[in-house]
Formats: sequence, C-alpha cells, structure tokens
Amino acid sequence: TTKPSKKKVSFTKEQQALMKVIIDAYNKHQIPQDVAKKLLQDKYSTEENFLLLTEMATSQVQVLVEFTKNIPGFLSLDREDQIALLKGSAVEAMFLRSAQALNKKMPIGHTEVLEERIRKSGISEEFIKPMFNFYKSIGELHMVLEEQALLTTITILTPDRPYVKDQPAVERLQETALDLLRKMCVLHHPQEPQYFARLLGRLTELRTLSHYHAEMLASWRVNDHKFTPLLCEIWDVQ
Ligand SMILES: C[C@]12CC[C@H]3[C@@H](CC=C4C=C(C(=O)O)CC[C@@]43C)[C@@H]1CC[C@@H]2C(=O)c1ccc(O)cc1
Repeated sequence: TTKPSKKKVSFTKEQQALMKVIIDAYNKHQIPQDVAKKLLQDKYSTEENFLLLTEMATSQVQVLVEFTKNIPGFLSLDREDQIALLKGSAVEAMFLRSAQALNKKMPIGHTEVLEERIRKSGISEEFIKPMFNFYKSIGELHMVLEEQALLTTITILTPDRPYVKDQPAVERLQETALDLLRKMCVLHHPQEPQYFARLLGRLTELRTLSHYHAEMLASWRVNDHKFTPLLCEIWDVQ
C-alpha cells in the first residue's frame, strides 16, 4: 500500500488571516432559525413549497451580501463592480449553498423535507435532474468547511461577470482565494492530487445550472408566481 504522502503545507500569515475572516463570515451567515424552522411546518402544497423557497431565497440573498462584504478587498472594489459581482454570482452561490445544505447532516429530517419541497415546488423535471446531479457531485467531494467557504468566495470573485469594468482588480482577489484553496486541498486531501482540479470543475457545472435557472424563473412567472422585490432586483426579473 502506498504510504499517504504527508505533504508539508505551510500558510503565510496573510493566508491564515484570510482563512479566519472567510470562515468566520461563512459561519456567521446562516439562514435565520425562524425561516429554517418553517421547513418542518406541515403544509406541503406546490404553492406552499414555492413560497417557502422564495422566503429562503430572499433570506439567502441577504446572507450572501453580508458574507461578500466580509471578503477582504471586496469593499475596496469599484462600487458598480461590487453590484455586478453580486448579481452575476447570486444564482451560483445559491446553488452551491443548496448543495452544501442538502449534503450536510442537517437537524433530523431537514434534508429530506428540503429535498421534498424542492422537488414539489413547480420546478419542471428537466431542471430537477441536473440540480440533483449537481448536489450528488458536490456530496461525493466531501468538502471541508474551509473548502466550501473558499469555493463560494471564488465563485463571487469571478472577473468575467457581465458589466464588470475593472476585471484585473477582481482577478487579483480571486487569485488570492485560489492559492489558499489549492493549499487547503493538499492539506485535507493529500491522497488526491487532482482534488483541487475537481473542485474547480464543479464551478463549470455551476455555470450550466445558472442557465437552467433563468428558465426556471420564467416558467414560474408564466404560472403567475410572485417573487420578492429583492429577488427581482438581484435577478433582473419583472
Ligand atoms: C435556489 C432555490 C432557492 C434557495 C434555496 C435552494 C434550496 C436550498 C437552499 C438552502 C439554503 C440554506 O440551507 O441555507 C438557503 C436557500 C436555498 C439556497 C432553492 C433551490 C431552487 C430555488 C430557486 O431557484 C428559487 C428561486 C426563486 C424563488 O422565488 C423560489 C425558489
């Protein structure tokens, strides 16, 4: 048997500080308990499920904005670029979040209930399939919390979002997070030299999902479903 390669991984002072800030921000921003508790309320109609997911999505956008403001360097970016990055990454960050939520051992039964409500919220089967394939492919990675938080950070700091003016400034921030994630992967998955590449491959899958998302929103709207003002603003609907 091959001895596990105990690769020595050392982090710079800056990287340790960055990781701490990102982890604290990631842990601090969870869905408020009252919204999460509603998951277990009895009503299960398609309408009720959509309303609940709408509430969770709206709350998640607020959580995402707070998390993003804590990313070192983000608030020094051009103001309009900050908005462009948030709008451009909201769907992907949400799908990443839902994958992490559905794969972690939530309080008893939450995961199944959440899955049930997603499957019965008026999302057509053609979108449900890729969504749950994505959830499965994330689950198989067994990411540690640091990797999850950094992957979300890297998604938000994607330079080539629409309307971003100063892409190099975003690139520099993203590179810092990528360097840190690369080291984290070596530290937590020493047996899998390809692990970092596999993680970044998930970001490509995320972009595909966000194309489906626009159609999901359109099909809900056709059936006269109402979104909240915050969701309309972040997703340019209605
Ligand atoms: C993205 C989503 C809304 C947000 C949900 C996600 C499923 C799981 C989640 C877990 C969360 C947690 O545990 O912290 C926060 C909310 C999220 C991230 C839903 C799947 C489809 C739905 C959707 O696209 C949607 C969009 C507009 C709507 O009005 C309703 C749903």
